[in-house]
Amino acid sequence: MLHTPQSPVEKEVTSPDAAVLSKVVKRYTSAKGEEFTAVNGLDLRVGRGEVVAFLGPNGAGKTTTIDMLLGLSRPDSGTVELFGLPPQQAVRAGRVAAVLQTGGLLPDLTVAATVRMLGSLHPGADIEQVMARAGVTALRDRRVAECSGGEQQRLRFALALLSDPDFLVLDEPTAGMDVVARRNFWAAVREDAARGMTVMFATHYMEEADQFADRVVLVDRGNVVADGSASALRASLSGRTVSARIAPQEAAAVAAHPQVRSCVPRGDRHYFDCADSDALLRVLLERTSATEIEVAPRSLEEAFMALTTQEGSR
Ligand SMILES: Nc1ncnc2c1ncn2[C@@H]1O[C@H](COP(=O)(O)OP(=O)(O)OP(=O)(O)O)[C@@H](O)[C@H]1O
Repeated sequence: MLHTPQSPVEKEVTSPDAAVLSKVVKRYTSAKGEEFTAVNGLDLRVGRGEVVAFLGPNGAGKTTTIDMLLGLSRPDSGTVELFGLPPQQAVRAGRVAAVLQTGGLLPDLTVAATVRMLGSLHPGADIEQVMARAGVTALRDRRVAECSGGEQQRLRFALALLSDPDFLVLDEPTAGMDVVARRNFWAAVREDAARGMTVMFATHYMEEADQFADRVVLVDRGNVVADGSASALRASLSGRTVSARIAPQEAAAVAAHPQVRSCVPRGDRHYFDCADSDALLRVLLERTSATEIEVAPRSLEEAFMALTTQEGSR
């Protein structure tokens, strides 16, 4: 048999990356026949062993990208590779597993029975070890229907570990969990990441990205708008937020000032993101009737808001 240099096995061995997405485009057609571009030429490389947060507002294209990464849908153009293989092949080989937002659990089974049942599809899987890694051992005799949302997500995490994957993809795994459940969930994931597993998770929460990821990839309108460590991202977006109680017409005039990068109304205040807070303070004091003015270092949340603030609707 001819041995071609581009055979999948050889590529897999030499590929240094867990995932490579190149110029990926995905369009949807609405019921009215209108085309909408959900992912718009996205380029992304995820190295082995990285823990990457895929962060973006609603509708940014996170789930669409993850579906393509898992081989659940195909890009209209561009390419997706996992360990140098087409996604479906990598998934079939058990290299990749996912924790998705919903589905996949039978309410009347116990936690242990669920893991055993799906474990039977993975010869050699260590059921007890998988339950311990996902932190569900204490829940073993509880029916799925009686588990909280956070406990069900940990069970999904256990199921994802059955194939002993090299790459774990999580789509908003902690949506709806309280702070404690979220912390416990991430402690379990981080333990696996420490063993060298590559992890990519989609989230809306900047704080979650900051705490649990080595790298934050910020997406908006189907494209990457920032990429780096949370601290590098914060530094590159350094600046201050000036907030005040101010009339909307005056806020709009201030927002047009060249120093202002964005202006977001929240509650009864307007938040101006700016490079030079002193200049902005002068404008507010001298040219408006703003009151209760505050200056604060910009949080990551605000950096995120500033980068993804939608200018006009799509
Ligand atoms: N099957 C579909 N048909 C038409 N449009 C779709 C379809 N799936 C997603 N979209 C649209 O594509 C865009 C991207 O959706 P996607 O679910 O990937 O975003 P997301 O970043 O995961 O958002 P969220 O954080 O709300 O889950 C959205 O505007 C969405 O309405």
